[in-house]
Amino acid sequence: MDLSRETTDDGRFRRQPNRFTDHITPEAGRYQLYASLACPWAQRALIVRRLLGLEEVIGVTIVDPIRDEKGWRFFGKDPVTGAAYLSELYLASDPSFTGRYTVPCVWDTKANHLTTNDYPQITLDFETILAPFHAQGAPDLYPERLRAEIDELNDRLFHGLNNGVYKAGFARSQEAYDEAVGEVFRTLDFLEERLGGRRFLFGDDLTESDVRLYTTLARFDAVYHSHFKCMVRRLVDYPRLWSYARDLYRVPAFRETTDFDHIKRHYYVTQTNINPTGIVPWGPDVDWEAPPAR
Ligand SMILES: N[C@@H](CCC(=O)N[C@@H](CS)C(=O)NCC(=O)O)C(=O)O
Repeated sequence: MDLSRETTDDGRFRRQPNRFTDHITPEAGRYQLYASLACPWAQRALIVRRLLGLEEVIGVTIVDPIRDEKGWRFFGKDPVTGAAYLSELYLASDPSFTGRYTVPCVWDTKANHLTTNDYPQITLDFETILAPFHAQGAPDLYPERLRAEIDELNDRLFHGLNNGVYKAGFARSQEAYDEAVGEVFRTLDFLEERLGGRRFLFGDDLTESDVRLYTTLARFDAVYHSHFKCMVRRLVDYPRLWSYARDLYRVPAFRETTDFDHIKRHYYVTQTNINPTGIVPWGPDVDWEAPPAR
């Protein structure tokens, strides 16, 4: 995995900008979401699609968790575009694109090009632009009265934790690693405190922030703890966060999009810059089915 263009001179990981940043339009059946079950950014979109009952509105293609030198590939051919690799969609949309071909991304089946790979915006668009198609009784994950606070918390989650684990794992200097890993555990400590006396990050109602936190927590002990060297504490060492993660795991939208086999094989086999042997470790032996503490 070549991250040289995303590594600063002092060894810090700086994520590439998103190439496609258009918004979807409120049309059922027009768009196809491309996602990996291994990827935390993509799982967010899968969770939100399912929570909002958008399965008939937005189609999904899941990629093979093992990427090769040509990037993400499909299981056989993508039924929507006939492509074998995700790169074909990127290059059809922008032949001069030279960055990493990333999931999640959304393909416009009418215009035959990628609309967006802007991962933080994809879920917000599902929540707002696709509101006319939400299932009856679907949660309001991005309520207007809380948007400023949700955005603020999401920013902290991103820098400290969601991307923080990547900054630790992809660091190429001790200093860059120290800075990132410190922030990861300060953020987890802050979240453990915040969950005192509340079920979700904003109280009784599930929001976009919970989706964003969950996908990092689900990967924490299996991957980030060892592979990304975030080993000061495990998720299971945080009583509230661990109970909260299991509480979310009981919801089908979360559980059915959480695939520990895809997660482990993707990170340990594909990221040979960190794990050159490609060996997938056993464990951890933790019980995600255990009832949450109440
Ligand atoms: N689009 C973002 C975030 C999404 C992202 O990093 N997705 C990863 C999987 S978790 C990916 O698709 N990586 C492809 C690659 O590195 O070639 C980015 O460009 O960094």
